[in-house]
Amino acid sequence: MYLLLDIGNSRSKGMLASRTGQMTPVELSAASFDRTAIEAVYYAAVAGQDKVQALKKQLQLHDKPWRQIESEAARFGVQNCYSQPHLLGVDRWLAMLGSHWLMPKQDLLVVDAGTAVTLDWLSTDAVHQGGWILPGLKLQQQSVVQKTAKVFNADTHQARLQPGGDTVACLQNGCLAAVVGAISQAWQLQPMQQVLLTGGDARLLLPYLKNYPVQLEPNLLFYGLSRFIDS
Ligand SMILES: Nc1ncnc2c1ncn2[C@@H]1O[C@H](COP(=O)(O)OP(=O)(O)O)[C@@H](O)[C@H]1O
Ligand SMILES: CC(C)(COP(=O)(O)O)[C@@H](O)C(=O)NCCC(=O)O
Ligand SMILES: [K+]
Repeated sequence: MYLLLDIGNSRSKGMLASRTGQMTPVELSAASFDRTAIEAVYYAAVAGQDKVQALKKQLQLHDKPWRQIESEAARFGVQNCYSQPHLLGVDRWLAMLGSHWLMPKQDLLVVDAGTAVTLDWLSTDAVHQGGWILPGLKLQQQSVVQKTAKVFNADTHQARLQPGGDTVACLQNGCLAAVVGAISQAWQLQPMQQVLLTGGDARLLLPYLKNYPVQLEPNLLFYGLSRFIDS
């Protein structure tokens, strides 16, 4: 059994993966799984090393091999278009490696709606065509609230793609429109056969993307990460 870790800017997620490729989500605490069954930990971190160290301590897996996955120029037939490949966020890289594993013969628009929203175009021959980074839904709302005197938000999310009638609705609807609008703009610029949607806000965005061939893939990053097991 292997432990896969996605250490993001908002939260860390864990998955247990068997040699046969079976995956089970796991809570990240030392008590939530059988530590003796873990052969190795494969992890990807866009967050700082402090978060990685804290997690290492928390999981009490010091005696196991920890393998950090980083962005590369090419891997498993997928090509990174950055001139400095290691600077591409490893979550974006893994989402592309996962997408390519899932749909190897299609061109894809990979959308990761996390703390930041990222969009990446991947051609049929698995060449990264570049992408976009924009603030995620929560981050957009927080930055408006923080940098203005009179805009406030509510704890509940009721965003809709329509004009708002009060401050909270204007803020939430506006930020939803910005993210949905970016995906729509990406599609207009370069349509692809499939849009693969992942990240913490993926489910929330899905109803607004009915005009596109969208597939929700919450585990895209883990599909990418699991390709490294024993490789
Ligand atoms: N339990 C949660 N904790 C934090 N963010 C959440 C949670 N559930 C949904 N979200 C949403 O998910 C987004 C973060 O997505 P996620 O993929 O977890 O980010 P990251 O990979 O950057 O850590 C936030 O914008 C937030 O709106
Ligand atoms: C853009 C990101 C912050 C997204 O991370 P996330 O919101 O999923 O935590 C991350 O992919 C990152 O730190 N990228 C490095 C810069 C780049 O991709 O060019
Ligand atoms: K993201």
